[in-house]
Amino acid sequence: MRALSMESEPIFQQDWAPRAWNLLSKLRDQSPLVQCITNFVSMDLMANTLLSAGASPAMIHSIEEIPDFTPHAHSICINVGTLSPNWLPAMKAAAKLATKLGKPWVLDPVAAGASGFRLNACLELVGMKPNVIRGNGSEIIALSKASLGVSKGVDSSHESMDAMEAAKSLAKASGAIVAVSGAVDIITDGNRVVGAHNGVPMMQKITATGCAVTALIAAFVAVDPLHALEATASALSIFGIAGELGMDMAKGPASLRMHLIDSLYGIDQAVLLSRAKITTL
Ligand SMILES: Nc1ncnc2c1ncn2[C@@H]1O[C@H](COP(=O)(O)OP(=O)(O)O)[C@@H](O)[C@H]1O
Ligand SMILES: Cc1ncsc1CCOP(=O)(O)O
Ligand SMILES: [Mg+2]
Repeated sequence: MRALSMESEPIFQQDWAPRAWNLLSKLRDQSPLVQCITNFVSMDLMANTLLSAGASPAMIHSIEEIPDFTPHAHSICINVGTLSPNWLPAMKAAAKLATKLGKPWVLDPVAAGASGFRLNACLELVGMKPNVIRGNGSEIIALSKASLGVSKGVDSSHESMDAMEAAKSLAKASGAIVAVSGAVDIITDGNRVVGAHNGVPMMQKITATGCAVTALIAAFVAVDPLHALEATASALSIFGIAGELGMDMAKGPASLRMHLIDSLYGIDQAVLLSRAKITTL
């Protein structure tokens, strides 16, 4: 068995970058419509990230519009960042309809461990079968343990690697692909674990980069819904590459934000193939 896995691993690793390029090309060709029910802080960066990648964002969150609009979306991104009781029914309605229609949807459990209301809302949404859950280390640990955390709020007090076991157990329990962002982004279905090693630390100094990459994951899953783990790893690696390219031109967080968006728009095959770092962990 060991000989088999040692033989197959390099082939698996070599496949990642071309696969990520193939998915980005598909995304640019198909321009999937991504419905985003997201927090006020993230709306601008999220929409611009989706547009620069080639997708079509729509920040449509009113419960009255879900029956008409959600069936047209190719995927849905649900983010609880600025949660209040009157938003939760729309999130649940969109999640329920997406699941019924077989449309992929992705959950961002922002600050899941910050309050009982937020944690319970996230747990209810997890029970509604998201295809992917993407959070930072502290969020995935809180969700996996279903307990409030010693939390800084929306920022993580944990490294992504600290959340490895939590991510695996959440993936097994929920049936979702679970992604933990950080210096190394971890992506797991509960058995396979993949690491995306792109990105720069300064990305943490721009608000809503986590929210934006979750929406990017939704766009990638829209073009390859049957391979959500591969789509998620590709999105995280490509967003990280955009951060790396952007950092070469940036003077600080504000200019990185601008250059990251420009770089995501301009990523070509040669750059992606030479920079993507996705490995089995
Ligand atoms: N130390 C780091 N080095 C490189 N990239 C990072 C680092 N920390 C976060 N990132 C990247 O920044 C983006 C946002 O991640 P993160 O800050 O963990 O999310 P959140 O904003 O939800 O807390 C992700 O694309 C992630 O890969
Ligand atoms: C600052 C803040 N407060 C509520 S939501 C939000 C944005 C969080 O964005 P991210 O999770 O990407 O850091
Ligand atoms: Mg976040």
